[in-house]
Amino acid sequence: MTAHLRAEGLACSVGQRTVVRDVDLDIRPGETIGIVGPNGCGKSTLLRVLAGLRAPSAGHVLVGGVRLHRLGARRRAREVALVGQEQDLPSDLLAREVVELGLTPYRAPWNGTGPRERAAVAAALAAVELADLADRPVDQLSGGERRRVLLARGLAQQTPLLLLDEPTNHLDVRHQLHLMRLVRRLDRTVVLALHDLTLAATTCDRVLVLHEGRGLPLAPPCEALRPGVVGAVFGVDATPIRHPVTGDTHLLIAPLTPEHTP
Ligand SMILES: Nc1ncnc2c1ncn2[C@@H]1O[C@H](COP(=O)(O)OP(=O)(O)OP(=O)(O)O)[C@@H](O)[C@H]1O
Repeated sequence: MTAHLRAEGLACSVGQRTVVRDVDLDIRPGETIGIVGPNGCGKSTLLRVLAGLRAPSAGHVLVGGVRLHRLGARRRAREVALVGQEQDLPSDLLAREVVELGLTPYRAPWNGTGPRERAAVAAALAAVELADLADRPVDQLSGGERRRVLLARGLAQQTPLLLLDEPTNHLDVRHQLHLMRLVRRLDRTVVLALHDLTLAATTCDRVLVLHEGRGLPLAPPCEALRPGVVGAVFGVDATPIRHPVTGDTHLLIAPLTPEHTP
């Protein structure tokens, strides 16, 4: 259940302003791709365009060879799920009812919930370690728990392409690692916007860096996040360090010059 995602000459605008342009993507089925860049560089806007929720101002998006923006809403929702950064949850719903909303694209109107649907919801909640809170109203959940309910809804949508906007926001360190491991194991193509460069480096197959309104070429983390690029894009010093146990490359971040030291 994975998708080949392509974007050619993609430009994304907010109102009349082009936020990001020249984005070319050729993402293989099953790849995990990170999008990084400073605040306001257009990560969320780009994800909304890749989800088909916002039209590109130039170029197009192909999912499995099909132009995404030409699909109807229901068909599109079977191809791609987006878990956005901040989403208000209806306060009178239980956690499992929110996750059930992920099944909407597959349901006939007014259809009830059968055993298959219930199993899919339970599996999605279990995947984010929330099985115990399935019957809790969402307004009685913590920020991190609500975030995981939304992730479970995205998983339940069972799309070949899954887009996650800052999925580790609000999550404690263990749940951050759990989520990233889960993402790696999914048999799906995943694109996620991340602020944590080490998570991007250790989890993603390739990384797209947004810089000065443009997408740099998609590249493996060690190349996309090399110190010169991180310095130019974020204005910080990044030193790659090999973790003594896992062997993963972490990025040690420091101010670029001593006078920037807080
Ligand atoms: N509704 C809006 N109206 C006007 N401008 C907007 C709107 N939403 C976003 N923008 C602007 O579009 C640009 C891109 O925003 P976007 O949210 O895509 O950035 P981002 O890279 O996801 O940021 P962050 O890292 O802070 O989440 C920013 O300059 C932002 O101020």
